[in-house]
Amino acid sequence: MRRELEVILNSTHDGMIAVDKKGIITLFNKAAERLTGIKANYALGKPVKEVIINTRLMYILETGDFELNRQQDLGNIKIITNRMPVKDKDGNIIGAVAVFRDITDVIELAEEITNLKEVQSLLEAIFHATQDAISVVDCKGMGVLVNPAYVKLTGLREKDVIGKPATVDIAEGESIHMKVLETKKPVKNARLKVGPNRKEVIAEAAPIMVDGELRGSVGVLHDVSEIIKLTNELKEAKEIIRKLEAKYTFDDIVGNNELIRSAIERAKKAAETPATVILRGESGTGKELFAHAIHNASDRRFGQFVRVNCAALSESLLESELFGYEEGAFTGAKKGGKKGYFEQANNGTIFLDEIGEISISTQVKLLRVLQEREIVRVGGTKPISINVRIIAATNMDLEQAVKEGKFREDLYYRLNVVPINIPPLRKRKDDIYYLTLNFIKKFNQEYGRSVIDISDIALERLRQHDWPGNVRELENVIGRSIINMKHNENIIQEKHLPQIEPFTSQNTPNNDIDKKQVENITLDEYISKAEKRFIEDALNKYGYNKTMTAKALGISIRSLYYKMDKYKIRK
Ligand SMILES: Nc1ncnc2c1ncn2[C@@H]1O[C@H](COP(=O)(O)OP(=O)(O)OP(=O)(O)O)[C@@H](O)[C@H]1O
Repeated sequence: MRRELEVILNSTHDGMIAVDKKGIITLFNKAAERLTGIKANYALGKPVKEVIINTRLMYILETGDFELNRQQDLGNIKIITNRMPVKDKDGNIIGAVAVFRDITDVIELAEEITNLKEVQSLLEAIFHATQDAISVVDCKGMGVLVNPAYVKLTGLREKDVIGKPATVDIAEGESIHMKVLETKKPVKNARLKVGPNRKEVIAEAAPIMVDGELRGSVGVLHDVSEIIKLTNELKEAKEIIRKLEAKYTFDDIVGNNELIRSAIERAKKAAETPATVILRGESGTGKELFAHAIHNASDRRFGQFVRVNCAALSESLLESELFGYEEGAFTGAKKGGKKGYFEQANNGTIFLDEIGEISISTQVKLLRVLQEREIVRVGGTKPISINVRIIAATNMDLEQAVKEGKFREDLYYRLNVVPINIPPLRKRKDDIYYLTLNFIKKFNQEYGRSVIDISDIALERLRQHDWPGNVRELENVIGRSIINMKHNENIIQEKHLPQIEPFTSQNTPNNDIDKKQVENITLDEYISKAEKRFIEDALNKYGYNKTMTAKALGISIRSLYYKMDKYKIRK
């Protein structure tokens, strides 16, 4: 039996040391040797306090107390020890025993678990607090986890997604989780619409790899609907500001072609004088840009720049807007009267766009301003002196209009002091590349893109086009091309260009008006819808050249402006 006990004592992992009542070591098993680094041969028969420093067995012998689960360091390891007295049948202490075990691994494990728990809580906090919507799917593409931001953004609840295929949240576009699972590669900047509210998002996803094995995919959705809304609002605000101030200078006029360079030189010279300038050129050639630049280079640059589109206002409205009116001048006139554009532009510049469109009666009044440098408000008699530089612009053949008696000859000569001809784009196709680069830069800023160039083939396509809408049309084409590009593409290719061919019978406006809607709208609404579409298509066809569009539609340019305003068609 003693032999068996010895085997047990030496095969256990627990270290065991026993002493007699004098503290002499009587048992020192193999595990005790291993844990303390002391040989049993050395220890046995010696007083325990000589063999092991700080032993508490002597204390146990003295007090007869038990000490259970005491943790302590033993060299580099951590042990847990139970110590107890050995008593004879009468209760006398005849020795003491210490049983101890190495718990270093257990403690390290416990620490690791604590650390892991901390990391997990940290990750959970981030997962719950982040504004970005996160969703996780397993390797089969089944939803396993979504955060509150995801629920808020998509309008889907956890139960709509967890355990369901990754495609369940997609309203428009492809599931990027599935793409990640197929390719094991991250996907970035995918534009999608998600959830029942079809929220516009930019999505990215990455594979979850554990030890080289695909375990699933984690996706993040960024809500861009707000950004899109704000961008549109910003665009509108910019448009309003553009109307209120002259923001362009000569540095903004792009062009190396001889014709445009000579126009710029002429305009620069004119800017130094107070002379009336008339800008002649087709729609979209940059007349307004020139008007701004002249104002900004003149000594009136700190005065107001007021732009008036003479074709966009009816005859009576144009007069009261230009010259202002006195109280009671007409029904609906404001109390106290109102200052007109000429008065607002005092000491600054007035830009009279589409001057060829004004009526003979307004021409007479304008002539008076040019001759006398004074205006009389509508309904008033008192002349008011004004100091305004006039820049006029037209697309019309004014000489012909004079011949036909539609434009007063004396006014023509008054306006035609410094005529500046701005060439159409088709006569300066060598500028297309520079203008394209300029618009790429502009749209990169507006859309947050990083497009760098246009391919030779695409540029050639642009060179072949006739550009009825001139630079404005080119600007639109570049803007639409960039919208057609994926986020990882940075060169405009032929495939990105929108349709710029002349119209064909296949895309004749109107034949694709949604028939389904007929049931839900009135005849008036249907006609308005059709009219809007028809005008938009014609404007597109002529690159937003209003004169050509109005002619093609068989309406006056004023009527075109009126309808564009009515249907909120961009100018
Ligand atoms: N040379 C140029 N360099 C850079 N941008 C230009 C140039 N010419 C025109 N643009 C741009 O083209 C667009 C149309 O120009 P603008 O409004 O000045 O033309 P416009 O001749 O006044 O047209 P409309 O007669 O239809 O009013 C603007 O966005 C303008 O910034």
